Amino acid sequence: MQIAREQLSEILGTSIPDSVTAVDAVTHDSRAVRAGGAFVAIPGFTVDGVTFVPQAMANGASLVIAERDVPGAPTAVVPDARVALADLAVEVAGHPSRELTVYGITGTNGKTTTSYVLHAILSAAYGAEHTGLMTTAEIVVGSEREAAVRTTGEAPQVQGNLERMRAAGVTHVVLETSSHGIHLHRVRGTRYAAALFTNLTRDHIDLHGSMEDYYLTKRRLFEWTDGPKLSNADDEYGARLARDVPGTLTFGVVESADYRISDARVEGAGTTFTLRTPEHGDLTLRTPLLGDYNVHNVAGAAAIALETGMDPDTLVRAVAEMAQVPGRFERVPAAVDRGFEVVVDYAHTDVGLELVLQVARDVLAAQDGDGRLICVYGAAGDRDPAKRPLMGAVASRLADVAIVTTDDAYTEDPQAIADEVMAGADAGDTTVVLDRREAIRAALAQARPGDVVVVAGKGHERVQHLPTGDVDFHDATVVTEELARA
Ligand SMILES: CC(=O)N[C@H]1[C@@H](OP(=O)(O)OP(=O)(O)OC[C@H]2O[C@@H](n3ccc(=O)[nH]c3=O)[C@H](O)[C@@H]2O)O[C@H](CO)[C@@H](O)[C@@H]1O[C@H](C)C(=O)N[C@@H](C)C(=O)N[C@H](CCC(=O)O)C(=O)O
Ligand SMILES: Nc1ncnc2c1ncn2[C@@H]1O[C@H](COP(=O)(O)OP(=O)(O)OP(=O)(O)O)[C@@H](O)[C@H]1O
Repeated sequence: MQIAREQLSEILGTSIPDSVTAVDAVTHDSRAVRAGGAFVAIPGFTVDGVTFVPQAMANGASLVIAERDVPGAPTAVVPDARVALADLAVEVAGHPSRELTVYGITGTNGKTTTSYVLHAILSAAYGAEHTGLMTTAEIVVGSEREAAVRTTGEAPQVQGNLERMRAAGVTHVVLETSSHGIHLHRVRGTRYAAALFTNLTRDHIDLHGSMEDYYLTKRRLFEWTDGPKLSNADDEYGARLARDVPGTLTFGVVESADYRISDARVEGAGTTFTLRTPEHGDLTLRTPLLGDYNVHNVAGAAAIALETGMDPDTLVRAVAEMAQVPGRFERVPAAVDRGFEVVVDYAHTDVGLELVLQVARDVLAAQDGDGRLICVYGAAGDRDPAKRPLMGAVASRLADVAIVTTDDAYTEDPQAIADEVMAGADAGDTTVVLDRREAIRAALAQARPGDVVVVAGKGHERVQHLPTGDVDFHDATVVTEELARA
């Protein structure tokens, strides 16, 4: 949408140089500027966006928006460039969220999974072509799916995707909303129809400074939302949120929860539990998802769907029939015919690995047989080397057979990373197979009926970063290919 000079001045609250008549696009990235668009120079964490003004001008920027005057460029000076970026992005996109029902999902863990569950429920109710999803893993517009770059993109991406959805006839959108997204104004100006909080644990303190600030940042989403608000009563901060923001309902196992979870159990190839609801009595929900935490994720998504008017029968059916969540304890269908399970999971820290292997152990325990746990994993390069031996120790403790392989090694030598992992592992049950495909092949070759194979580290990702360059690699696809070859 074209924004004329007077309107620009009003939106940005500042004067606009005489040479500018209108802009029809806005970006914070000089490389993405096109003729007639505005470039917002963000003082970044690493570099000042003003550095890129010459490139933006060379690409045809008609206006520069910055926190100080940039000599030689038509500049609008604003107090906060990120706020200006968001305000202008919303206008350029034509306020798409006003015509959409946007569900915001926030919290430290479980955002992506909860978003997928809710998206499945909304798709069952309103038709897949009328639903949209923006998550860490994917952006889904009706039947089109594409890989995501960020959990919550910068404002032009968020607004651009909402506008794309609106134009494609989407009516209901799930927007995974990170604390970075809120803090850095990436979702500013978005009208949220409903909001859900999963939990809050120590994370991103580098950005927020303290847990208190981290919490208050997440809470802002609830202050913006007029419609239904749901929070996890079993989480300390979730319970506080429900006290702090009037009208917030809760879900959880505690007796006082408005949507109360009980009787959760692993059953067949999934999990079953009872959800006591304020208006529809007790619902029995069966989900193909495994893991205790997924009971909360499904319960939260179900509660917010009911609060926004979902029919309970549609909800129960949608939850039972939903597809796997990409890279979150994702069970590869091709393995089921062989009588064993192969699970792909994004766990890439010792804590994450422990959690996923424990869920796999619970699955084996529920089978009550002599199935073994086989784990393929590795540690990333160029970051956090301290976790490497810890990952080795966790895998040796919980898996019966472990294969150390290459994750995203970036610039580091994969053998050197594997050696550090092996320093914590038990050499008796662990082998090293550096080539990731060969490691998966070796694990599948050993799998017998009743076993669970966990391929950890990369989840939904489709590229492996190696010192020799990036290669296409998607664990679930490679597992499927290797099963077909065997
Ligand atoms: C910590 C953080 O959020 N950083 C974000 C921040 O980076 P920055 O301030 O360092 O940017 P910078 O590199 O200094 O560049 C400054 C400006 O110059 C621009 N630039 C840069 C190069 C160029 O050639 N031309 C140009 O115009 C950049 O677009 C930017 O606007 O602004 C950039 C663009 O505006 C973001 O891409 C970048 O995300 C980085 C890559 C990132 O990794 N963010 C993660 C931590 C993040 O946001 N994660 C959350 C999920 C967290 C979770 O829940 O786990 C998410 O929502 O994805
Ligand atoms: N409700 C939950 N409580 C605690 N841990 C959870 C919960 N849901 C998922 N997890 C754990 O966190 C991991 C990531 O889950 P998910 O991707 O849904 O979370 P997220 O908040 O979206 O994180 P990210 O944005 O990094 O993907 C899961 O593999 C699981 O180990």
